[in-house]
Amino acid sequence: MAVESLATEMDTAVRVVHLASSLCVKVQEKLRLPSSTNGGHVKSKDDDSPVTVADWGVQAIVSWVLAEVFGGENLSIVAEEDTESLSKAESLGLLGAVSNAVNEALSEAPRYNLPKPDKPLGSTEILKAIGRCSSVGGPKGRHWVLDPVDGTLGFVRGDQYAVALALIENGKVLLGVLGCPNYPVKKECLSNGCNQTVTTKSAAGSVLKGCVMYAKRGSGQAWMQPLIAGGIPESATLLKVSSVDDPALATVCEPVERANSNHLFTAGLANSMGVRKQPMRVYSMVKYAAIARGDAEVFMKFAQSSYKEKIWDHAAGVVIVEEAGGVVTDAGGRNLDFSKGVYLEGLDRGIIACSGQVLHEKIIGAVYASWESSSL
Ligand SMILES: Nc1ncnc2c1ncn2[C@@H]1O[C@H](COP(=O)(O)OS(=O)(=O)O)[C@@H](OP(=O)(O)O)[C@H]1O
Ligand SMILES: [Mg+2]
Ligand SMILES: [Mg+2]
Ligand SMILES: [Mg+2]
Repeated sequence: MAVESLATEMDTAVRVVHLASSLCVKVQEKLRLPSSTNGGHVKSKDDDSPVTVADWGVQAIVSWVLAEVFGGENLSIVAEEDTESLSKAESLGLLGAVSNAVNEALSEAPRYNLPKPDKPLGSTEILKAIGRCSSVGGPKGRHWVLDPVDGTLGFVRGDQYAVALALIENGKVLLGVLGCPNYPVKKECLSNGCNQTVTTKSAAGSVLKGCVMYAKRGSGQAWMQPLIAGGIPESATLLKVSSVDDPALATVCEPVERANSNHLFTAGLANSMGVRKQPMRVYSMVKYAAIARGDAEVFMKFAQSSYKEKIWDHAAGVVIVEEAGGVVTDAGGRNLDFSKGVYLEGLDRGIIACSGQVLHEKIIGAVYASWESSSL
């Protein structure tokens, strides 16, 4: 597949992630209201992880827009959410809140140069759009891969999260787009909890945070646009990974939750290779964004061995980091395999994203040296 022929795909993906990010910003603002007035925007899934109006709302608008632009018939979308709990009789209020958020966002679609429905979408159409994303991917053909809200825990806590959309063809990630609505201008504000106090203002008075990053496989370029209210900015800046290759100067980022990555093991690894700084703990694929933008040099995630990583948690971030000049592999040094369906099958222990080869080789070496003595 020639990269040049992806112009419509890339353009549509970037535009819809801008639109989806604007939906998220509005829902996250509502979540900060007292619980009696937020309309029950947060639910628990069977595994106790949260899901919100924004997760379903983003999945609905991305699915609806992709079907409008590329036709619904042969469209394959692999995405995180389903309609099971949203379709239950007791979820009418929740479905209404999703419907309001979706229709409010889609009414703005022309400002993003995207199609808009003739009339507001009804509940059935919204459930259909969400439900259409039940593809399981695989080694052949084209599959869009969507994490409507990655880092939902960060999202409900008023912190970092990302909207992640990628396109896979024959098992290879062709393009990736990451919407990071709370990504601060200053990297110091990325760490857990700091975001809520980001008050840096531009001369015009808007808060200096929020961006959309994107990259096409093989282009050797990754781009960043600021998130602006009600549309798409005209400019984009090139992203470049950090040139730091001395572990003593490197910043390592990792998931906030211990349940999602073994903090003790990664601390041991970092220590053994001479990292001095405290780890930067950040929710969501914003960790990939931080590597691509040069705000951190290493991202490591070592989940429990019983956990299988999903493709939507990594596809967009991997291509953006690689095109910005970085390296992403599993802990055995192999590329992540997006060809096996919903899961990153065959993943060797953990994920390691680095700004460059030098740090990457040191970490892989440290994993080999310390794995036997770890309890993973
Ligand atoms: N047990 C376990 N181990 C590892 N990973 C898990 C686990 N459970 C869930 N997930 C997936 O992790 C996604 C969030 O990853 P983060 O890096 O953002 O983690 S953290 O919230 O900062 O701790 C999260 O993505 P979202 O559900 O989109 O938020 C999950 O897909
Ligand atoms: Mg996720
Ligand atoms: Mg998610
Ligand atoms: Mg989730």
